[in-house]
Amino acid sequence: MSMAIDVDIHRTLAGPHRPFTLDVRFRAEHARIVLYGPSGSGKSLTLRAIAGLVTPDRGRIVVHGQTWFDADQRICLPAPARRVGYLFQDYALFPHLTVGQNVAFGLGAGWRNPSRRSLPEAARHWLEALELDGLTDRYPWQISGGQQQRVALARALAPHPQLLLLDEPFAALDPPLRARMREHLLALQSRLGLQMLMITHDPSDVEALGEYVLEIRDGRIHGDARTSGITG
Ligand SMILES: Nc1ncnc2c1ncn2[C@@H]1O[C@H](COP(=O)(O)OP(=O)(O)OP(=O)(O)O)[C@@H](O)[C@H]1O
Repeated sequence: MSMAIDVDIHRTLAGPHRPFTLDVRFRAEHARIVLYGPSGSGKSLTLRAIAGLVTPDRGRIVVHGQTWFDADQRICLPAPARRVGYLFQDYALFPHLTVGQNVAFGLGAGWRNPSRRSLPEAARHWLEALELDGLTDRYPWQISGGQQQRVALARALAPHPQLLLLDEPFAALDPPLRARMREHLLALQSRLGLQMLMITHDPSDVEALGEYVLEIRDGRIHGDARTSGITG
C-alpha cells in the first residue's frame, strides 16, 4: 500500500487586520512527518484540513491513494470516513468519563456511552499497550498530564487509524516529561508501523521525531527544515 500523502490546499480566512492565506503543497511518504513552524503559520489549519475539520477553498488531499478532498471533483470525505487518529494539544478528554470509558469512546458508535463495568476487549488492549491498566477507573482530573496524554493516544489509536495526526503533543507537558514521552511515542510508532504527521514549533520535536521535516511559514511550505538548517 502506498504511504503517500499528497496535499495541495488553498484557503483564505478573514483576519482582524489582514486576511490569512493558507497555500500548502507537499508530498510525503515517510512514517514520521513533522510540519514545523512558528505560531500562526498555518500548522493547525493544515492538520484540520487533512482531518476533514476545515474545508479548503481549492485543491486536493490524497492519502494512501484515496482522494479525501478534491475541490474540482467536488469530493469531500466526511471526517469519520478519513480514518485518522487526532491527538489534540489539550488532549480533549471527556471529564465525565473514566480513563477506560474515554478509550472505549474511540471505538465508535456502539461505545459512545460505555458502561464502567464492561469495557470492550479492544479498549482493554490499548489501556495495556499504553500502560494505563491500573488507572482504568480514574477520571482525567485524577491522573497526571503524561497519563492524560497516553489516554488520549489510546483513544486515538483504538479504531486503527491509517494516519495519526498530532497537534503539539508535548506542549502541555513539563519539560522533563517531554523527552520521555517523545521516546514513548517513537517506540509505539515503530512497534505499530504507524504513519504519523505531527505539527510543532519545538525544534526538540523535530530532532527526536522528524524523519521527514517540512517547514511552514506564513501559510506556505518552505522545504525540508533539516536541509535548510533549522534544527542546527
Ligand atoms: N477560523 C478561523 N477564522 C479566521 N482566521 C483563522 C481561523 N483559524 C485560524 N485562523 C488564522 O489563520 C492563521 C493560522 O492559524 P493556525 O491555527 O493554523 O496557526 P498555527 O501555526 O497552528 O499556530 P499555533 O501554533 O499558534 O496554533 C492565524 O493567523 C489564525 O489567526
